[in-house]
Amino acid sequence: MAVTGLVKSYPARRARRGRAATEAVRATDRVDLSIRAGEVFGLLGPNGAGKSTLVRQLTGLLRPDTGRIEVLGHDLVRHPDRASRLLAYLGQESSALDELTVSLAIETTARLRGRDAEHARKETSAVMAELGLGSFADRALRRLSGGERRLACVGAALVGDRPLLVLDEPTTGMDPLARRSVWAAIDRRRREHGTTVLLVTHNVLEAEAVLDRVAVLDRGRVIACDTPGGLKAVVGDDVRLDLVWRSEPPLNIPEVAALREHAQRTGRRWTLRMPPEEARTAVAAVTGGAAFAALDDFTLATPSLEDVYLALGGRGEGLVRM
Ligand SMILES: Nc1ncnc2c1ncn2[C@@H]1O[C@H](COP(=O)(O)OP(=O)(O)OP(=O)(O)O)[C@@H](O)[C@H]1O
Repeated sequence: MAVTGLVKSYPARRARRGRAATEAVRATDRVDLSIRAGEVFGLLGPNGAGKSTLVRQLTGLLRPDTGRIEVLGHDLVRHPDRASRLLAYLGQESSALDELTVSLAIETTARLRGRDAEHARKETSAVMAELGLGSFADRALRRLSGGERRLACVGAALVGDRPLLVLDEPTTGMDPLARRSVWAAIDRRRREHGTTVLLVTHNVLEAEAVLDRVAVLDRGRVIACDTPGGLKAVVGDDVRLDLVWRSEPPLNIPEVAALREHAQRTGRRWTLRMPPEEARTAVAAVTGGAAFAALDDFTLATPSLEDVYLALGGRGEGLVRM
């Protein structure tokens, strides 16, 4: 899949009937992306960066001002109607199938994607088992909790064997168990079916395990694009040390007082970023002596995609490596 020079602007609006005026925004600003077949590709970026606007153009739901979108040899700007045959899209909004039961919603989706009745039924029960949806099978989507409904919508996105899955925040509102089943299902589609997946997510830490490459979007522009490993090189070798104190940190201990200077403090938690050698000394200091009694928990971690994401903070020019 290739995107070239994609631009989409939302026009300015004058204030009207209690609605505030909005300025014109260039939500996608000359975006170029090339996603390989069979790749799980992540789109990261802060709120309002343009991620949803970008994927809605890729799915034929929103017409770009200019630019090209090519999916499996099809020009989706010229033929947006072809998108529904090539890809399954899970948007942020709730589904149009809200009145149906979970099993009927998934089965209907499979039928709409061309499965015969028997195949659709089989595929529905397989996906429901895979995602742990069995106990909700006969409940209407609109009577489920937010996380449960989201999981059912993921189920619907997975049937019909579309070669491209476009998933916008698939795990929103889900508990850890449900999230895990979604990541596993995505990984399985890639491994067993060679499915290409475009994933928008804020759940950077969890998604990292399934992502082959990542683009970071900021104010409509791609400011970085690389493998998770390549992006992590941006933050260097620094490791992250998290210290959680039971109550007040023992500042009378000189080593603790020294760490306080560099710590980012959130409630009882101190977060420090430092070279591995310094981190080892710091861990020895807080776990060896009197400080240990005051410590509730600690973790030492190598850089994650989340660290990259935070470190980029809009200063990522020149990091794009396709
Ligand atoms: N229908 C619309 N009309 C006008 N402006 C819009 C519209 N939809 C989005 N925008 C603006 O376009 C920009 C990009 O929005 P978009 O929803 O694509 O961001 P996002 O990266 O998906 O954010 P989030 O992480 O919060 O979902 C934002 O500045 C947003 O305010």
